[in-house]
Amino acid sequence: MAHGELRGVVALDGPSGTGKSSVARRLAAGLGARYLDTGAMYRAVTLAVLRAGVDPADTDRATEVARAAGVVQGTGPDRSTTHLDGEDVGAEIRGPEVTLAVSAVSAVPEVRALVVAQQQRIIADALDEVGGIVVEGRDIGTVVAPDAPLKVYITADAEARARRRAKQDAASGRQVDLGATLADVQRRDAHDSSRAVSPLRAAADAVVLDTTDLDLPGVLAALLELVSDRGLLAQPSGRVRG
Ligand SMILES: Nc1ncnc2c1ncn2[C@@H]1O[C@H](COP(=O)(O)OP(=O)(O)O)[C@@H](O)[C@H]1O
Ligand SMILES: Nc1ccn([C@H]2C[C@H](O)[C@@H](COP(=O)(O)OP(=O)(O)O)O2)c(=O)n1
Repeated sequence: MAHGELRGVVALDGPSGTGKSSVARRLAAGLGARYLDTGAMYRAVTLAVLRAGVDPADTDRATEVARAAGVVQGTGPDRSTTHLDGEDVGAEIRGPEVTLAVSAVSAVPEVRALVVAQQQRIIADALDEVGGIVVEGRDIGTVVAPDAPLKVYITADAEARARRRAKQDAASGRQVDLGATLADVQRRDAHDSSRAVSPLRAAADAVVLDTTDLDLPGVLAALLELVSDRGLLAQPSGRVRG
């Protein structure tokens, strides 16, 4: 694909199963940029909370665990890694226990403050090092990177998203029940959209992209056009990229 290097931050927000991770990763890889999966960081903190035997509803203790947790999120688009206290937890954070608890943990304001600060440091480092980063999550355009020169809010019907997620879980060898997957998608949509702090919503200046009837290459093409139209592509600099 690609035709230049990304300059600046592309913020991709939206609910579960809209294709954020898939397209963010491909976009970053094609444009010589870094990629940040912010949901993975909330999932890693959630795993730490569960491992500590702390009830996610106990916000003080959950915050203590979050403060002590050594979460390291890699930003390589080809292999985005998540470590918790030195252990690779990339697979475990996608499991049902974490998925069930992550909305509650990520609704705790003090937890969000810690994680957002870390995300902003990662973004600043990426801009220094390679000049561009694609960041995906729920509050990137509204809170984490409000000055991003391109914000896209990706949507799709809940049924389409549940079908995609079920297919993905089946491919990873997990037991799949489409009804349960749809219920989980709807439960997290409701929880993430209604929380008091940084609820899931489109930034006022975001472009809304409905992917219900688009395949992945179609979504990617739409994003590339937006990046190009915003003037965020530079000619390859030839500098060494980390
Ligand atoms: N437009 C699309 N068409 C078909 N499948 C898609 C589309 N977008 C995403 N998928 C698939 O849906 C699943 C969830 O996508 P993912 O990128 O993880 O979504 P998100 O990060 O928004 O939760 C993946 O298996 C992905 O390949
Ligand atoms: N920037 C973000 C990213 C994720 N979250 C929360 C809300 C989500 O339900 C969980 C998990 O996010 P993740 O992107 O991994 O979830 P899905 O891949 O869409 O299932 O984290 C958040 O509150 N803010």
